[in-house]
Amino acid sequence: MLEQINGGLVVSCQALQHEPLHSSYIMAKMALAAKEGGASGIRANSKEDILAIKQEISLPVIGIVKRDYEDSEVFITATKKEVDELIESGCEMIAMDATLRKRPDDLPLKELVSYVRKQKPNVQLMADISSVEEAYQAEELGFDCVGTTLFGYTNETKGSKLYENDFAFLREVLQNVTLPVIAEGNIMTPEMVKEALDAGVHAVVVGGAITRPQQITARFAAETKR
Ligand SMILES: CC(=O)N[C@H](C=O)[C@@H](O)[C@H](O)[C@H](O)COP(=O)(O)O
Repeated sequence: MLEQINGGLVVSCQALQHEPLHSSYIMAKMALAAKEGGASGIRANSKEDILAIKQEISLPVIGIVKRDYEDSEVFITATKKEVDELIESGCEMIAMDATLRKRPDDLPLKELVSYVRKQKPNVQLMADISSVEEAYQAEELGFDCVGTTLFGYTNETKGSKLYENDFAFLREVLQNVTLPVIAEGNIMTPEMVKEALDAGVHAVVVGGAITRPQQITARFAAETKR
């Protein structure tokens, strides 16, 4: 998958249960629209959505399963259960929370990585990180790439946006790891995509700015007088 998305755009097609577009049918159509628009890959949540997307188009998919656990803040592909579902979905790459936070049942990240490698050696692995230290750890554990997905979404980074200070965090990650780096999170415009690619990332993932109409509408509505 990494080869197929090199230098390209991955469109994240996700709508959780509480969102207006929550539906595997709609996510498959979103993915088709993304393909027609020139996306090189898709990022999607849940086995059901990924299966629907795979029926609609043949682009490679980064799969995740978001699920909340009481004993942990980790919610992106947290345990072996989510990995099993993703393997069944046929996605080409599995992304998982690779922060230093405690996982459900204290499962070590290393164990989850070995589990994927054993079950499905040809599926690639993306580490969703929020700090440079986590990027190092991902490299050490043998991930295939790192994504900046969780920068701004942990207690330590809450409120930060990836594009701030001329993509300072992204540039720091790029300087410190040799793994391909994927820019993901709060990329709002085509200009930001170009800037991230010029900085040296392998690919860019854009979600809400393309596939969450409620977010897009809010940005326009914020400029009105009502
Ligand atoms: C933090 C978290 O849960 N991120 C999720 C990860 O898959 C998605 O909700 C995001 O839409 C995705 O990362 C793309 O980011 P943005 O939608 O900002 O372009």
